[in-house]
Amino acid sequence: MLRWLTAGESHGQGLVSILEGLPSGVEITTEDIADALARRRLGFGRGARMKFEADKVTMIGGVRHGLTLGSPVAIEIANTEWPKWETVMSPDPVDAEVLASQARNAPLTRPRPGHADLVGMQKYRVDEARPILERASARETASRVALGRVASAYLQQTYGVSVLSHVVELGSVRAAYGLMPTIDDLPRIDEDPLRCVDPDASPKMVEEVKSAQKDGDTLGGVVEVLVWGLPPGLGSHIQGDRRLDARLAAALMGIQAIKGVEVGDGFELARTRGSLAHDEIVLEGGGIARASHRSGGTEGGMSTGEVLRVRAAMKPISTVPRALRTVDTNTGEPAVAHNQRSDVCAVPAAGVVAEAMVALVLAEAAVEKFGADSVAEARRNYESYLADIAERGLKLHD
Ligand SMILES: Cc1cc2nc3c(=O)[nH]c(=O)nc-3n(C[C@H](O)[C@H](O)[C@H](O)COP(=O)(O)O)c2cc1C
Ligand SMILES: C=C(O[C@@H]1CC(C(=O)O)=C[C@@H](OP(=O)(O)O)[C@H]1O)C(=O)O
Repeated sequence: MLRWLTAGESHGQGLVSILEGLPSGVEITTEDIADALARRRLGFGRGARMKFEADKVTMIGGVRHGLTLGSPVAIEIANTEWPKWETVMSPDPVDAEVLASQARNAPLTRPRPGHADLVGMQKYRVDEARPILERASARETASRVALGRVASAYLQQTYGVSVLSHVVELGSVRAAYGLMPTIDDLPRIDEDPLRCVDPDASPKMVEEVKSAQKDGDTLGGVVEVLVWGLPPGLGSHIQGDRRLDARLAAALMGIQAIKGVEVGDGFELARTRGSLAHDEIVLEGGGIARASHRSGGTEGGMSTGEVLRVRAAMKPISTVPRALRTVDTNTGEPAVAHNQRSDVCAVPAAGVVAEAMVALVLAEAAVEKFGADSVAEARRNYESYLADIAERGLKLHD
């Protein structure tokens, strides 16, 4: 069993995350995690905070001399902005006069439509949005990316699995790309600020972000996560909550601002006749292959062994500079929503977070199937499973 948990507020001292259930022997370093976090900060359209704040990573437990121990992996990411917020976010009581003197502590009583502000104030019985937005903020996604990096290391080193995302839509711009990009087709985030596989669409996306920014507006988009090298049979058809597609959808929908998920051709399949909707089974490349890739690499809630393909749709950032109508909960009067510095568009970053969530779900499913005491044992189990499939005449193509 693999499980994970994150804690920490956006302007608190830092974020803490724990991943329990990985085998011993996964190679991982602080630098690997720092690099993954750096990828999340890139991408055109992010706000000022991404430029001046650094993610300071410390591995607190579960790793020794660059190898996991099989014990819970605990990672701390310090918020380097903390000194500015120490009083406002102090865990211990602060004198009311000191608090009142802090401009940063001004009560946020004009909740933003689209963020957690209003419903959080109703539910948690607080009179302003600060106690809500601090945890609703996508700052928390740094923790998920750190955990996802560890999960990816396990997948890569044990089974040769690679996970990568790209931006397929941003605002009204759509990327055109072939049926299935290979891992080498996808641009690295330091090569293309939008991580878009279509070199014609990428500059248009940049222009779209610039134009939204000029208009005091924000944007959303769609990211696609691709996974190469999966074995068949992760997940199961036997119960809804064990289905791999269901688990991937839940994990992606659990990312702040994600409002839709598609597996493979998703909604498009619903508009297609059956004769054109499925991936015919053919003999090719020394084994069983598929004539197309519409299913996105799952059938019956299990990985098929083909490339896994899932998409997530992100709504536009809800802190809209051209502020939206709201009600001031202090005066009861109509007002405009509070609006501080913010991202114009965080779609490429959401892609990096989506990779992390997909890696965590796949690692969880792999641990279930192949066991999790050591990498060597999991790999033996995996190899003997593949050998058995081959012996039974069901080998997949090379
Ligand atoms: C990587 C990332 C960065 C985000 N940055 C911002 C931001 O700067 N400002 C903002 O208002 N919302 C931002 N969001 C979106 C909010 O976190 C999200 O709108 C909020 O949680 C409410 O969305 P929900 O209804 O899906 O929970 C970001 C989301 C992600 C995934
Ligand atoms: C801090 C991060 O993202 C934040 C997510 C976020 C939100 O409302 O979700 C709002 C912004 O924070 P602030 O209001 O402090 O500028 C983003 O910068 C991050 O991704 O590390």
